Amino acid sequence: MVYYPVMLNLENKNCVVVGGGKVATRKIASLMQAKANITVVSPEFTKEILQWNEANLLSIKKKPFDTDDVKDAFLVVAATNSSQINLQVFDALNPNQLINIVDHPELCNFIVPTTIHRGKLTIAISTSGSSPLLAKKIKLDLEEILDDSYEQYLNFLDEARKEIKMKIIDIRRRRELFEHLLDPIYLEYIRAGNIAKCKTHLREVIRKVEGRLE
Ligand SMILES: C[C@@]1(CC(=O)O)c2cc3[nH]c(cc4nc(cc5[nH]c(cc(n2)[C@H]1CCC(=O)O)[C@@](C)(CC(=O)O)[C@@H]5CCC(=O)O)C(CC(=O)O)=C4CCC(=O)O)c(CCC(=O)O)c3CC(=O)O
Ligand SMILES: NC(=O)C1=CN([C@@H]2O[C@H](COP(=O)(O)OP(=O)(O)OC[C@H]3O[C@@H](n4cnc5c(N)ncnc54)[C@H](O)[C@@H]3O)[C@@H](O)[C@H]2O)C=CC1
Repeated sequence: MVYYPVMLNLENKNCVVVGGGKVATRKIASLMQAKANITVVSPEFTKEILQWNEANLLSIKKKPFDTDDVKDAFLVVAATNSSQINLQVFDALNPNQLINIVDHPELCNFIVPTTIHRGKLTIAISTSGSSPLLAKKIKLDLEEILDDSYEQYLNFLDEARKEIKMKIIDIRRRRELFEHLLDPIYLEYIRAGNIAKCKTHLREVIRKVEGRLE
């Protein structure tokens, strides 16, 4: 299977998770991070799901699955421990709905990668279903390299890029500055807790590039 990776915007989109066990809880946690509008359908729930419900972070329907539960869903995860119920969920959907069935990768039109989040930086790792544990191991290895300073680094790059787009019209000079932003000096300043130095250094470089005659 060859997959096409995308970054979905699920904010306020109706997402239904069928099943309320361990695997459902993990899939829900990532849907919550994406600010989806989540409904969980299951006769039983883990204590995390019940707590999230109490905190109004999702809604629950305490009952076995039936076809109507997924009628208006943009995205559906079938995560019960019954293969037969998971297949019933699949049968209830139309081909334009996004579906992940946790025990039938071949029927899914999307699978879930493991992810690293560092503020605006997202890294998704998939083995196309061959070894979810290898995906998890690679994630743990990469997390060591991509320390927490990347969150601030990405915020700086985001602002810096906007500033350059505003100040520099010439497309070649812009490109030159975008490339300059990858100079490791910025990450070093951030790691040293000196974000102010990043800003002054960038301003100096922008001034030089702006003032240059060509
Ligand atoms: C195809 C896919 C569909 C999907 O679920 O989207 C799928 C399918 C299956 N997983 C199974 C088992 C396990 N899955 C995990 C863990 C994760 N599984 C995840 C994703 C995916 N799993 C998709 C492909 C991912 C890829 O492309 O690599 C992660 C990355 C993301 C997430 O779940 O949020 C998350 C790691 C998150 C993290 O912690 O970083 C563990 C380990 C653990 O639980 O710690 C085990 C036990 C060890 C083992 O079996 O290998 C089984 C057999 C079930 C059985 O035996 O009955 C199937 C079904 C099958 O293979 O047929
Ligand atoms: N894709 C993945 O990442 C993984 C998938 N799996 C698969 O996921 C399945 C579920 O695993 P767990 O969450 O550990 O099981 P679990 O036993 O913790 O949870 C099962 C849940 O399904 C609910 N359920 C049962 N019948 C239902 C119905 N008719 N309607 C709605 N909900 C119903 C139960 O109330 C329970 O909340 C396993 O059978 C396994 O094949 C397991 C590990 C990882």
